[in-house]
Amino acid sequence: MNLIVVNHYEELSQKAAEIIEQLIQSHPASILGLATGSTPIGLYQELIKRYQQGAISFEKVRTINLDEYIGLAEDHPQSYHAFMKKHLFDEIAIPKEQTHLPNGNASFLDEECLRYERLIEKIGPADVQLLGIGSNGHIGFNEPGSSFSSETHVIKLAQSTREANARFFHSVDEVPSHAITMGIASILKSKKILLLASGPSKTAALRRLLQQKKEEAFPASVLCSHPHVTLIADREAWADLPQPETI
Ligand SMILES: N[C@@H]1[C@@H](O)[C@H](O)[C@@H](COP(=O)(O)O)O[C@@H]1O
Repeated sequence: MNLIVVNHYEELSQKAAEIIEQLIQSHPASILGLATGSTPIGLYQELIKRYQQGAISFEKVRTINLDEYIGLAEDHPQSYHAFMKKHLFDEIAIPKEQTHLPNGNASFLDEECLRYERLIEKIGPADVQLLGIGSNGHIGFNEPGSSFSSETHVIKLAQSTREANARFFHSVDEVPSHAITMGIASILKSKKILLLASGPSKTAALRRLLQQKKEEAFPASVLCSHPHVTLIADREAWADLPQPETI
């Protein structure tokens, strides 16, 4: 794992944007695996700036998101469809048919999972998959206990995840109980993985990640078996962990 520790969130966002910018410049038809949550918002703002400055074009880029809540309409302000529109897609010129998220409102969720997995196979693998990390080690919405061989599936959200995400809703009761998420095996198919961690609430998860003990009880631990993972963490997240050069 390639480790980059930066001073603050702005620097994390810029560093991540540089990586994506270089990718798109060298390969305009890149496949980007995108993520939601607070962490990538700064990166998306940086990408929008670079797009506005003419440094990158999304005309040929295709995107495939990690996950979506079950039971929220696409235009519900907290759906991940709405998140992506607000934080990226509405601000750049990218054809809608080149952006993909699971449909959390599908009538037949098992079929939707299969459709999405086939889509990943068809247009993927992602050149780079962005990931945040849940404080319990979840990636996408693969909660602790998710099988390392899982493909896109329906998951019951951990209570701690619903509580962590309740800040976006009026109350924790409004946070959906289930989601559709790319599975861990689906995520691992990506050519490269860019994992972002910001703020003190991520330190414990990073500490456990760095133990490099692969266990389904801590989903992010699977990343130590992927050959091209870059972790960018800010000082607040890194806290008292050993200096990167000693790892
Ligand atoms: N499904 C998302 C994850 O993809 C994200 O990584 C995680 C952490 O979010 P944040 O970046 O807000 O800490 O939250 C959600 O549960």
